[in-house]
Amino acid sequence: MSTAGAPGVQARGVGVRLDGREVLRDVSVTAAAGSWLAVIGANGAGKSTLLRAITGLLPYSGEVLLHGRPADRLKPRERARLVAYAPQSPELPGDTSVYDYALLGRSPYIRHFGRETRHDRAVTESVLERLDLARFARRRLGRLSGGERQRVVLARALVQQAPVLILDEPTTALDLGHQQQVLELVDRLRLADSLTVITTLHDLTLAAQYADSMLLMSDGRAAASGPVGEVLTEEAVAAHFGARVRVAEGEDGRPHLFLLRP
Ligand SMILES: Nc1ncnc2c1ncn2[C@@H]1O[C@H](COP(=O)(O)OP(=O)(O)OP(=O)(O)O)[C@@H](O)[C@H]1O
Repeated sequence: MSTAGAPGVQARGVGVRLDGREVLRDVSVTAAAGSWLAVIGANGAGKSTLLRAITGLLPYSGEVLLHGRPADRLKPRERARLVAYAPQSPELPGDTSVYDYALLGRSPYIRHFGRETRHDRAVTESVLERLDLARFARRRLGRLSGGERQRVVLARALVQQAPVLILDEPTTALDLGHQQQVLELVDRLRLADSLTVITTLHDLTLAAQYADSMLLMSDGRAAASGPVGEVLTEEAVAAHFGARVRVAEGEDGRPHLFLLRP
């Protein structure tokens, strides 16, 4: 699938109503193919809802294009080959093994009533290895810690090998080492395969370290979007998170946030 020059994901005027409530209003954003977009915002701002709309899991008004194709007109298999999504806290089948759950990511490539191929198994094993999960391969999901479960959800999404990768808070339950491991792996895959990555991350410094661009959501709307340094300002954090911070440039040239006690 050629991605050169094309936007990976485009949302234009996206709106979502849930239970009669307007949860998203007129949100427009573009993530260039091969780039990393961080969606940030306070609790309840609409980040997860936007991710679910982009993934095609929610009915929306407006337009979402995945590699130029309208997301709501894709057949499920087509969509699954184009976009992989790791939700924030999915319901997991407790009796399924780590390996079998991760292998589900290969479903869009396995023919109906067909079996997985050697390649499907090799991809699955490689992802489990890289996420430090190989030793848990036979363990049931119900017998994992929170952070291990979170890595398994990410594994399933990576096993899907879709060019658009959407991750809702992929690091919340992870210790520092695993946070770094997961984000570095995602970044390596992004660079190697030109993946378009969209994440929500509450740790704004972490988000700033990895993202090329940011979308700041507030009350269901896009409050700001653009290069990380332009969106992540002390004023914006005060206005939209109610937090006092100092934003300083780190050694990597990216903004680092320090919480200031009132
Ligand atoms: N089914 C629903 N019906 C009505 N309102 C909903 C429904 N699901 C979510 N909402 C509301 O939509 C708003 C946006 O929710 P969303 O989960 O997208 O926020 P978020 O920015 O991801 O928040 P968080 O940082 O807490 O995960 C919230 O106010 C939430 O209460």
